[in-house]
Amino acid sequence: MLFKGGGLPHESLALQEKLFGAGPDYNFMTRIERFKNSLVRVQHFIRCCARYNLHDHADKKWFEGVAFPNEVSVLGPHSGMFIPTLKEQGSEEQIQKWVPQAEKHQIMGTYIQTELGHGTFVRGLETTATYDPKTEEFILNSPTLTSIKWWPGGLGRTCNFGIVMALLYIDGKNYGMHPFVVQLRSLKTHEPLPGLTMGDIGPKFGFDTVDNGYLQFNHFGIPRENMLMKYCQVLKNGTYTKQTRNPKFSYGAMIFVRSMVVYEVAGQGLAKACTIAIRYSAIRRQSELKKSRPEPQILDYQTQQYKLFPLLALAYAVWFTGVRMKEIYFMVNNEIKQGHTERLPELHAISSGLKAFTTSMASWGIERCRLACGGHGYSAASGLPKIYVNATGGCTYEGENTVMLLQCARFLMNIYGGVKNGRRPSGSVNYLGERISSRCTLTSEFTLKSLADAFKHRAARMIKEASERLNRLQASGNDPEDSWNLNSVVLTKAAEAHCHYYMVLVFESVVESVEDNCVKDILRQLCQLLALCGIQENSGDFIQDGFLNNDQLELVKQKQLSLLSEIRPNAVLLVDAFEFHDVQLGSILGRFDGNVYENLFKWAKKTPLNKPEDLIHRLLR
Ligand SMILES: CCCCCCCCCCCCC/C=C/C(=O)SCCNC(=O)CCNC(=O)[C@H](O)C(C)(C)COP(=O)(O)OP(=O)(O)OC[C@H]1O[C@@H](n2cnc3c(N)ncnc32)[C@H](O)[C@@H]1OP(=O)(O)O
Ligand SMILES: Cc1cc2nc3c(=O)[nH]c(=O)nc-3n(C[C@H](O)[C@H](O)[C@H](O)COP(=O)(O)OP(=O)(O)OC[C@H]3O[C@@H](n4cnc5c(N)ncnc54)[C@H](O)[C@@H]3O)c2cc1C
Repeated sequence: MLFKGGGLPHESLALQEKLFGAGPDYNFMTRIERFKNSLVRVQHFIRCCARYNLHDHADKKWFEGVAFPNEVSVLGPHSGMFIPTLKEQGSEEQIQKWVPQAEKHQIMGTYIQTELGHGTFVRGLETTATYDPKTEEFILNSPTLTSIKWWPGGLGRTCNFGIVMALLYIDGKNYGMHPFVVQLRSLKTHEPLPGLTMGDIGPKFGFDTVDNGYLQFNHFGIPRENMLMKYCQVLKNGTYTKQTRNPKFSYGAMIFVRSMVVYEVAGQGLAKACTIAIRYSAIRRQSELKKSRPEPQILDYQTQQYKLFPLLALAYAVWFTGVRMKEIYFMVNNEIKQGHTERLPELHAISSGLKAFTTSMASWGIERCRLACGGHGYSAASGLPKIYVNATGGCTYEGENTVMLLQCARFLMNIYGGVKNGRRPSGSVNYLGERISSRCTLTSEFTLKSLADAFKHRAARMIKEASERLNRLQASGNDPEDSWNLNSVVLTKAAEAHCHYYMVLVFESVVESVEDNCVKDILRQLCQLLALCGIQENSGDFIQDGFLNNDQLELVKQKQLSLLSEIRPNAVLLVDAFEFHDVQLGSILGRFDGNVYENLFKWAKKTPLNKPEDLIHRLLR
């Protein structure tokens, strides 16, 4: 119950739906079958929402976790981007017009921003929306090959609406990127409307159940009322007005999804992979530890614990950080709604940084879980390949991770520059205003405070050095842009150090808040392990300025190893505590009942290659 709280009733309801738990095995389907099967589940999900009166977004999420295990459905872009953008960027009238239809799934939408030629560089997008005061329409056009919209989820076959990001032109003047609500397909025939060329972009690394698509506009007219007008308006006569608000408000949908991805994608993905690998390691027996004794569970090998327990600690850390990220998003977004925009830059920085840091760590961790399962980990029956290909997409979508770290670094450089000029930082960066201690106080007790302080020191030092290096590059004659580029590796590392510190701090605060002493002790061990592994893996960062000495590093190593043995008796319980149902794991290796071998054998017998098939038979005869 540490994790799920009030969500369980909805999850149990979803588990009662036969269509979700049973049905054909995903691994034996072709891409088209996977897509069709997902659509069937989407329709059933929509019926369930009506039947069980599921309106609240969080309630639906619990349901979705069972209906679409380890995959994104076309509902992802619809409920994660289309509806939030309508709500955040639409005027009251526009919200009244479209949101109820979208929430009842009478229209299905997606978020259409990326183009063939540009994804990262939003200011480089080329699709135009030219206002014609005579017809009171915006004419959408794709002027070049590279301006064809490319990637939006659900665009290929499913969605009949989309929010298109396009450059607004009035009277020959470019007003920059704006969001437009565009009907794409007939509500009767589902055919693309005239003036639109669209389809699916083809098979991908993962995301098989989503029809990521392309869209080319050929002078396609939409009513003036379809520009989302909360922050900017175009009047009938073509007059452009805007509130004196931050132009980056039109990037709001991206901040929202980045904030959610930390928990929904990185936290969940890694926790599932750890559940599979640790449960399996308790079932699998191999080799000899002692002569003439039964083969041990592979989880008893110290090297196996060394592979998996730091990932377990990381899974807990990312999970808690994801929950905190969501809370911060909703808090700051409320402030923004009330006109207080002061914390928007920090929200942008921390959501960009954590999205990048946690999805990269989770992808790496899921792959290590697979390796830790040996041969059976390589089989699709482990469930790990599906978890990996979907989670690793999070390193790219919603802002490629390096680019996101650089956005975070940009904020850190601004703040550090301000501190040098006497400003006091606050929130997640308040430590940049503190004096950095030059020696580490770490002792063999390894209190969580002393560990967090070590990460604070590392982040503060790396940010300071990145800033000083940037200044030196400029002072030696490089222009600001070249200096930035020549310093960008250092900048990304500083941003990672900041995010790492943030994650350790969140974990520490969760441990401190737990009242049950037994749970607290176990979580403390995990938090210590997370921090100690972070120190060891990045030891250069901690010894470079003499902060940590060799004796302390030796203590770190010793404590890390002793924690492995301390965590071992609770390891399976710690993954059970995530409370993933077998349906959500989709893994034979990670089954709750541990009945791995019998089910692997049954599963292999069902594989389509074992069915009589004429051509294969003739070729082999
Ligand atoms: C419902 C639950 C949700 C479920 C979640 C689960 C997810 C599962 C579903 C997943 C489905 C996948 C869906 C995927 C969708 C997509 O991928 S949509 C497309 C996303 N595209 C991107 O993310 C593009 C990335 N690029 C950018 O964001 C920007 O172009 C950029 C890199 C940030 C640069 O922008 P630019 O305008 O050039 O800015 P700069 O010149 O660099 O900076 C200017 C200042 O603006 C500040 N800033 C930038 N962005 C923001 C922002 N979003 N908000 C606030 N402020 C911002 C920046 O910090 C600069 O500030 P100063 O330093 O003060 O000048
Ligand atoms: C599964 C999936 C789903 C998606 N869904 C949607 C969707 O629903 N709607 C939508 O509009 N888009 C969607 N996208 C597109 C996605 O948002 C973009 O692919 C993403 O933002 C990355 O942009 P890019 O492809 O232009 O990468 P690129 O920018 O071309 O990245 C390539 C390399 O260039 C580097 N690079 C680029 N710019 C810089 C820089 N300034 N500094 C340093 N390095 C740089 C990157 O770090 C990277 O290593 C989706 C993508 C995927 C994979």
